[in-house]
Amino acid sequence: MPSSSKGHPTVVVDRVSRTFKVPSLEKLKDLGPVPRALARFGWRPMVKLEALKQVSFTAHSGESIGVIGINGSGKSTLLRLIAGLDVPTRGAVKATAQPILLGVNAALQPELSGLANARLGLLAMGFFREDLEDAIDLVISQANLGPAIHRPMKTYSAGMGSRLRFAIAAASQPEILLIDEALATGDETSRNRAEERMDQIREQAGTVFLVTHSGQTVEQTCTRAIWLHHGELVQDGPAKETATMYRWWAWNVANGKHDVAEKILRQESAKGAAMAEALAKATKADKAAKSGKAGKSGKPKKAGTSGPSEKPQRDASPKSERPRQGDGDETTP
Ligand SMILES: Nc1ncnc2c1ncn2[C@@H]1O[C@H](COP(=O)(O)OP(=O)(O)OP(=O)(O)O)[C@@H](O)[C@H]1O
Repeated sequence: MPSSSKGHPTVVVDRVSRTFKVPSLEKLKDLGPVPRALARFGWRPMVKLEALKQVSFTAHSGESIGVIGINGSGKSTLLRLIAGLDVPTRGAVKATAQPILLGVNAALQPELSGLANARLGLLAMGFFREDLEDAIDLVISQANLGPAIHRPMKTYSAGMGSRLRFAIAAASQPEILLIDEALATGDETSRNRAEERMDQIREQAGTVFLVTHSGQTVEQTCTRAIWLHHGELVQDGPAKETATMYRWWAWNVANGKHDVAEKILRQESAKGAAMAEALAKATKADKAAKSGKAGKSGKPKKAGTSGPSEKPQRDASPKSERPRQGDGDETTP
């Protein structure tokens, strides 16, 4: 596991909630005869789905943060909010630089060669033409696709495609790199190369977020981990402890020990809630201190982003506290 050397705050997620309205028949039986009749003709009532509920944390330079949790727990939603591709329903996301989101579905052109896609991808990320050739050399060596770099991307395997996407995103030397499952499809050698590159970015005082289902990947490649469950932050702590607890919880679920799993979840959620409360207090105190200063100069500062109509703000001045780790009992792996 890489060692943690925390620097300045780079991303602040402040009491962020994201609610979607989705068509569903789940509550149809509670509705009257008219909606039930309409449903027979294809109409669907809308229900609220809370993808993220009051999630708060602060990321720092030099950290690689694994975001873990079961399917539908809110991991990708969180990354999209940090990238600025979506806005929170409530709360604020702030970042000191534009995060680069790397997803396995990143839009590249299947008809074009890997090399042409690398060129397009780099230009799309804002590279100037004079820097392009050096960056392309970096992509070629990072992707390590050999002659396949000249073949159309539609002929690539999933792992080859993800190697190229990772190489393109990593070439931009981003201050904040967001990776959504990109390492999952790569083979052992490409995973090692990707992990090396992530370490380099982190060491150059960047922040890396890695969404994955694999607790083991988090232990091996991250300094810190955030565990989401049904949109709630269950735990935020050192990668090894958090990922071990997640794996222990998952093992209990898989082996039908639901009472132990439930106890682990409650125990870890309580720690997560205490941490969120501490962060909220610190943020409030920070805002109060700032507005006090602004008041003296007669220019009050606007508070963080809230509501769906506003864009996430891209500045940060956070504080955070960490929870204690648990004592050993049956909820300890
Ligand atoms: N655009 C959307 N519209 C409606 N619901 C959405 C949308 N995006 C996400 N959701 C819902 O939000 C919840 C969280 O989804 P998200 O993709 O963030 O989960 P995840 O943890 O990344 O899942 P996975 O591990 O399966 O990729 C899910 O219930 C999903 O159905």
